[in-house]
Amino acid sequence: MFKIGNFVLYLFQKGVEAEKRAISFLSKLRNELQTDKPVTPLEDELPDATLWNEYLDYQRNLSNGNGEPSWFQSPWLYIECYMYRRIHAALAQNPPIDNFDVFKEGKAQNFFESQGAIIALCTYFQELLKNIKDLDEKQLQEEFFKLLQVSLWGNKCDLSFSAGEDSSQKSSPLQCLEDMVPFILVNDMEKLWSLLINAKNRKTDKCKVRVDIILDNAGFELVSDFVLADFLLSSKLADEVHFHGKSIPWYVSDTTKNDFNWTIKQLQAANHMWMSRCGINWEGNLKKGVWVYHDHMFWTLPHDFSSMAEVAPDLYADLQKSNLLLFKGDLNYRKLTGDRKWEHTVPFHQALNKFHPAPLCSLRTLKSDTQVGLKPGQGEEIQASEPEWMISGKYGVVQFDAAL
Ligand SMILES: O=P(O)(O)OC[C@H]1O[C@](O)(CO)[C@@H](O)[C@@H]1O
Ligand SMILES: [Mn+2]
Repeated sequence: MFKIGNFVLYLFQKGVEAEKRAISFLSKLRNELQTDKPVTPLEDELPDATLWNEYLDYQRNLSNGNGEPSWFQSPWLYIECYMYRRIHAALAQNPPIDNFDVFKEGKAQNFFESQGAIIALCTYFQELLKNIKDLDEKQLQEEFFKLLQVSLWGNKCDLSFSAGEDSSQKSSPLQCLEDMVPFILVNDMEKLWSLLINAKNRKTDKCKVRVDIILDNAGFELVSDFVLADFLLSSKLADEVHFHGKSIPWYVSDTTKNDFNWTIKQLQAANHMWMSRCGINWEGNLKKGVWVYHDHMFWTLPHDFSSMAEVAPDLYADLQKSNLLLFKGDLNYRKLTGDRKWEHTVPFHQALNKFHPAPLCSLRTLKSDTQVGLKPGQGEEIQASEPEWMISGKYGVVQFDAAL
């Protein structure tokens, strides 16, 4: 008994020491950020450190003698990613808190506060499953559009955008879909439908239809992605869904493997029949191998996706096996388009800058100032009445690129 007590005390002290080290690392980081210090190379030995340091060299070369890359001067996308990577380093090198996710609590809270919306969505979906086999093509298409829009607007619920404040889904996610259609600035849902229905109708036993979802936020958005993924399988529009999450805590609310599994477990254990049914089915999908979870360090590097083929050829080759890639969220859109200040009318295909592993679609609410593929005058017209249109999260896109 005495020995166990000593051991617990020892662990407690180790924990306190590790916390102190992490806090001092984070204070140093805050000071560097607030005083616009030069970006420093990573000093940890995590597997991606070399790639980050090479990227810093690349930024140094870009600045072409005009001073060192620094917190206020360097591209926003790079610096924001770098900040999350430094936060990770504060914990990751610090056992016993090396696996601690500083954003876990916020993500769990978002999930619990969205409970009403999750119940509404799971209930709707389980009712739909009861007669999905009897739906004709037109009806299936309608349901697909609905669930796609729920997943699109689910992207409003992220925590980096709301600076960690409450951003849960409060209202029923299915109710006001029609009213929100005018806020979808690029609406390629029909193109997605054609791709999926053609693939289904052409399908042979040998060739499976695979859809990949490059996930964004945990909480309500993740549940909306699960429902969409389940619909794709249950309607036989797809045979396999592959999910891509983040391998380290990222942009506050992004989904890690822990969040992915935690969410399914929470649903299963919920005191609500349809929520729990969803959780049970989804764990079954993972066990059967018709749902597959992946993570890859590339998703948490600062590079935009046009460098994927060179920096992460294995990931690029894997994505090439897909029939359709669904990229969720704002950060993925910034990385798809290189986060450049494109003219709004530049075609999406051009902004992708040769990133075309497979047909792809972005489901994104606008939270940052990059938007391509609009009609002439469309952006200017909204700008005139709503100067915040690109950062308010009120507008969205379902933007498709057919690849090659
Ligand atoms: O979760 P999402 O949709 O990728 O949004 C994250 C966005 O929020 C911010 O972190 C802050 O606005 C952006 O940098 C980022 O693009
Ligand atoms: Mn996010």
